[in-house]
Amino acid sequence: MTPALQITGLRKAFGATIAVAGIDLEIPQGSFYGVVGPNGAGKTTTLSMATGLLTPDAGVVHVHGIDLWREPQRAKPLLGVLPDGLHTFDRLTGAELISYAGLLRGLPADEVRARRDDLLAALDLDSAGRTLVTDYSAGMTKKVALACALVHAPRVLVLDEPFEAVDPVSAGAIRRILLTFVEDGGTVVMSSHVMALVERLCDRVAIVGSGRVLAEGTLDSVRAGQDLEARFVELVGDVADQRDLAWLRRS
Ligand SMILES: Nc1ncnc2c1ncn2[C@@H]1O[C@H](COP(=O)(O)OP(=O)(O)OP(=O)(O)O)[C@@H](O)[C@H]1O
Repeated sequence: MTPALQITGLRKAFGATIAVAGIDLEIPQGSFYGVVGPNGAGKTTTLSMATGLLTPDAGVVHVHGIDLWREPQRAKPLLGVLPDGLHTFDRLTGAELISYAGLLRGLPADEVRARRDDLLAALDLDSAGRTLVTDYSAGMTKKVALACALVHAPRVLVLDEPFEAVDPVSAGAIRRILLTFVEDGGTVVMSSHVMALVERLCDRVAIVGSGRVLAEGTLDSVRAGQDLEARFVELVGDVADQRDLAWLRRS
């Protein structure tokens, strides 16, 4: 079966900083795929290039077999993207923002209205639907951005830290939405720093460090008999300088 997302030889440098040093990933259809790695490992840069948001220096990305950078108009409708560090149209209300995303994707207006109302209810944003996004909390902004990623019913969801700043009740709702999406044959790729969450949700995982894939495969093969956090630290290395902050102590 054609992979949902195939990333081959992706590279990106920002001046002298090599953010992504050659990443290959094959993400099967129907998988719930976790991308983990330390701060600055290159996760966001990789996901941005894999979704058409950032031009790679080198490499190829295929979405369901379609070359994303050669045929973006065919590939992008298959993607639902929750980018990191959202810059959104925050002078719209949540309801307007979801409608805008749906109309931009070419959905008919009545369908957009119905989906918008479903998404606001499913993500517990009903009462916030008429509030400007600029007045949202961080978690509410994350949820409305997720609604925008879902509104056109994509085949592949690429989510950069979708649970960051989200309360436990909303996190439960998002988990259910994503698990149902995968059960129905969709593919989720998400980055996260919460290893327990990745272990709970993902069937495959990649550990990325210094712009490279350090380990990749099924959750069990990557864990190699340990828990994911221990394996992560083993591969990535602990903080080198365990300096004692003696001045922080009161006694
Ligand atoms: N626009 C940019 N300009 C310059 N350097 C950048 C830019 N974006 C990312 N970098 C650098 O590229 C490297 C990878 O950053 P990236 O944001 O991809 O890491 P990450 O794994 O997503 O980190 P985090 O877990 O902290 O979100 C870092 O060294 C970062 O400083």
